[in-house]
Formats: sequence, structure tokens, C-alpha cells
Amino acid sequence: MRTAYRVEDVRAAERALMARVPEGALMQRAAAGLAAACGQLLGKVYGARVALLVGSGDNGGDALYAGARLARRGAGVTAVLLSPERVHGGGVAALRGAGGRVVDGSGDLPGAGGAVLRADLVVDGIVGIGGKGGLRPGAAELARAAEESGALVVAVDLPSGVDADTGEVRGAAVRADATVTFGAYKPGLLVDPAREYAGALRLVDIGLGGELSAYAPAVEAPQYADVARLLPVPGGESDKYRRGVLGVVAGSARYPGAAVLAVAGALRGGAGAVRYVGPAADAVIARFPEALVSAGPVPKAGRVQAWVVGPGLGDGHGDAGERLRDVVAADVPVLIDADGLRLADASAVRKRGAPTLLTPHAGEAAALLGVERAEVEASRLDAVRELAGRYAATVLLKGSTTLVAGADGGVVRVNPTGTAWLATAGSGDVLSGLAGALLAAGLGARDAGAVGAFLHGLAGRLAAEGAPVGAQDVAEALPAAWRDVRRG
Ligand SMILES: NC(=O)C1=CN([C@@H]2O[C@H](COP(=O)(O)OP(=O)(O)OC[C@H]3O[C@@H](n4cnc5c(N)ncnc54)[C@H](O)[C@@H]3O)[C@@H](O)[C@H]2O)[C@@H](O)CC1
Ligand SMILES: Nc1ncnc2c1ncn2[C@@H]1O[C@H](COP(=O)(O)OP(=O)(O)O)[C@@H](O)[C@H]1O
Ligand SMILES: [K+]
Repeated sequence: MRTAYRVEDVRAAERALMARVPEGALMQRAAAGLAAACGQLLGKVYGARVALLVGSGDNGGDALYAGARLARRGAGVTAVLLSPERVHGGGVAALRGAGGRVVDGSGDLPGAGGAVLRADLVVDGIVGIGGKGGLRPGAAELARAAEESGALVVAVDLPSGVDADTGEVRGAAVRADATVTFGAYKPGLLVDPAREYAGALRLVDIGLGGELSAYAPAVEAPQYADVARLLPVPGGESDKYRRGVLGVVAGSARYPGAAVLAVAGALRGGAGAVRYVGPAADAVIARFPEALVSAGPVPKAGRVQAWVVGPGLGDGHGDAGERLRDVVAADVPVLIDADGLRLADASAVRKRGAPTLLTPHAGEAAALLGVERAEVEASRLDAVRELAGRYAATVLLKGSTTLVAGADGGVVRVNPTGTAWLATAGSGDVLSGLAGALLAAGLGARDAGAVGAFLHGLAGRLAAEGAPVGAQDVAEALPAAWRDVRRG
């Protein structure tokens, strides 16, 4: 797992560690790691032009000490001080001692903008975990100049202007090509929209690990090995029932395709068998002769280990409402998606005894929360936690950096494999079948959601390879995604 910790926990761990090491040691470790990363990005340090954007706190201190190291290796380093009256004095002295220049960046001064525009590398040391809100106007202008200059932009600890704990970007922020972060990842580095501002991530070990073990991460991103451990691979004793039978209630006369895609996700995602119940049985059987189909009702469908309900149900008229109620009342794990989210009775969902996994996209989440879609997209971590609490369910919030939160308020999983190529009609239906198959195989709701999102994202990437794909292509690529994960 790639783990990210809250700022208050990082600070507490840093305090504990600082009490045991010589003063300034942590900043020197940070600066050494930062300078090394900058050197690698530049390729050749000697003769490179480096501009440091330096704020009033220790984030600026890191930038100054790293700048001093680069200057000693022959780079031409200019520090632009955003608040010259409040700056890390030791860092300025070190930079000057190494032959670096220092200019006033607090006003509309040509020296500051010029240094940025001429730079090969801009180091963003404006603010780190002490930042509040977006960049102030002067800093925002320099950040814009850095973006326009074509220079490589490296953020120190996190891109200035983004919220470290929430991943929110409420004002101007630095767009970095890479972020060198210290001690631990911060949630905002893994969760959009802030993640997009961070670029490639690099973690510098400053010795914080032991101290951090006293705290639980706020966010974790599963990696290949984590997912490989959870994949339900059949063994010698397996039969189709033990692998997991998934019931699917999806599709309608108007939207038969949603049923086909959910069944596709389930069968390619490892279900031992799929029982489809609903009006799209003909379409399902035509595409997947291996599916077991019936028109209903749900209680007569036969035994299943989990249900998926919702994709393409339409307005819930006719028998659809009854099928939905029957599934919500079932005592096996249930995944509710799409129209099912809108139509399900919230109190019936909350009262369920067996695990429940809700899989809204931002628009559906916004409707359930009674807020605007843009608010969910701006504040994804808050939204997913809030929904999980309200519904006493595990919630998978789809979109860029898909999140999975449990009702217990614990660590939120963030999916690292997503790709915007997945933003294509019906790909969510495939995910519902896939995650449903994982529930049927016996994974808990949080694991089923996280593993499902991981495989789905990987399948999207493998199918797309940089070109458009349809939802069926994503389903067809699921076995390749499985193989990829098992190979590690
Ligand atoms: N505490 C430690 O042990 C270590 C801290 N390190 C660095 O220290 C940083 C945290 O330092 P600080 O606590 O001094 O905080 P920061 O340097 O992140 O920023 C705090 C300063 O920025 C100002 N500020 C806040 N929001 C602003 C905004 N939107 N625009 C402009 N100015 C703003 C504040 O008034 C304050 O003076 C970390 O991010 C990391 O880079 C590293 O040196 C590693 C060790
Ligand atoms: N910008 C994006 N980056 C990564 N993944 C995305 C993005 N936009 C959408 N997706 C993914 O695409 C899928 C779309 O699902 P959904 O919105 O339910 O579509 P549909 O209802 O058409 O199936 C989800 O898995 C979602 O996470
Ligand atoms: K920064």
C-alpha cells in the first residue's frame, strides 16, 4: 500500500523525531533528497539555471538548502523571496555561501519574473503543509510564469496552493512536473483535483517511519502486490458455486445494453456463474450463452452469493421497483449502482445486515447528498466519507482517482490505475459486474471495490493504449488485467 497521512499526524511524528535528532537534521535530509531529485530531473546540474520560489516557512527553507547544494554543483541558482522580511535565515545564508543569488519577489519586480522565465528548473518552496487556501496574487503570478516558461517545475513537499489533507484546490496553485515529498505522502498528493497538480511523486525518507506507525493513514493506494494477494484465484477444490454466483438485476426494455455490460464485467471478472433477472434476458443470453437468465421474481432466481442492482433500470416502473426492493432486502452482499442509487429506499439500505457497496459517479453522489456535482468533484474525499456515513455502507465514488470509503470512517482507498479513457458510456456498468463478482467470491465490500477499481482501470489502460475504447473493450480486457496483476 502507498499510504498517506494527515498533516497533524505528520507534524506530531516530526516533533517526536526532532526531539531525538540534532537541530536542523530533518531539513538537511529533506534538502538533500530534494537536491538529488532535482539533479536527476535536470540530467546535468553544472550550468543549469535554477529559480527557487521561496515562501516564509520551512518549505522555503528546504528549497534554499537544496538550492545551495545545486549551486555547489555548478548550477546558477536564484532565490525569489516572496516575503523577504520573513524567510528562513539559515537557508538564505547557505545559498549565498554557495554562490547563489537572492532577489526580492514581494512586489512587481522584473528580477523575480525574469529569473523564473529564464530558468531550466523552478523549485516551488512557497508553502508546504503549513499552507492555507490558494496562492496569494504575487505567488500566483510567479507560478503562472513558471508554467509558461517551459521550465521543469518541482514542488517541495506538495504543490503550493493545494490542500494537503483533502486534495481540494480552491484557488491558484502550482502545477508541478514532479513533487518531492518528505517523510510520508499527504492525502492531497493521491486524490484529485490536487493529485493532478503534483505530477510524478517521489518520497524522501527522512526517518519518520517509526514515529508514524503510531498513526493510521488517512488514505491508501493499493499497489500490484496488494491486489494480487486479494484476487480470488480458483483452487483444486473450487467449483462454480464456490467461486461465487452473482445475481444481476439490471437493464430494461429501454436500456438492455446495461444488463449485457454488467454481465460481461461479472463473467470476465471471475464470477463462477451469473444469474440475470430482468427484461433484458434475451439480449444477455444472445451475447453470453453461459448466463442463467430469468424474468423474475428475484426470490425465485436461485442461490447467489451476491447481487448487483441498478445499471439501466430506468425509472423503476413496472417490476423494476419490486426487483430492487427484493435485492435490497436480501441477506447477501449487494452492490447498488446507477438508477438503483436513485430508486433505493435509503432507510432500507441503512438497515441491511449484509455488506452493501454503493458505486455512484460524482453526479449520482451529488444527487444523494443534495449538493452540486462540482462540489463533489472539488471535494471528493469529504463526499465519499459523508455518503458512507449517511448510508452506513461502503461507497465507491467513481471518476478520476476513484475512492472507496467504509462506513467506519477509517482509511479511504484511492485507486491508482484509473485513466480518463474509461469515461465512456457503459464502463461503469462493467465495473458494477466486476466488483459484484468479487463480492460473490467472498471479498469484503472495501476490498471488492478497491480490487474492482484497480482491475477496471488497468483493463481500461490495456484496452485503450492511448486511443478511444468502448465499454465492451474494457470488459474484454479484464482477463489481461488479471494476468498483469498476477505477474506483478
Ligand atoms: N517539520 C519538519 O520536521 C520538517 C518540515 N519540512 C518542511 O516544512 C514544511 C512546513 O513548514 P512550515 O510549518 O513552516 O509551513 P510552510 O512553509 O508550509 O508555510 C507556512 C508559512 O506560509 C504562510 N502561508 C500560509 N498559506 C499561505 C498562502 N496561501 N500563500 C502564501 N503564504 C502562505 C504562513 O503564513 C506561514 O508563514 C513542510 O511542508 C516541509 O517542506 C521539511 O524540512 C522536513 C522536516
Ligand atoms: N476522468 C476520469 N479519469 C479516470 N476514470 C474516469 C474518469 N471519468 C470517468 N472514469 C471512470 O469511468 C467509469 C464511468 O462510469 P459511469 O460514470 O458510471 O458511466 P456509465 O454510467 O456510462 O457506465 C467509472 O469507472 C469512472 O471511474
Ligand atoms: K511547495
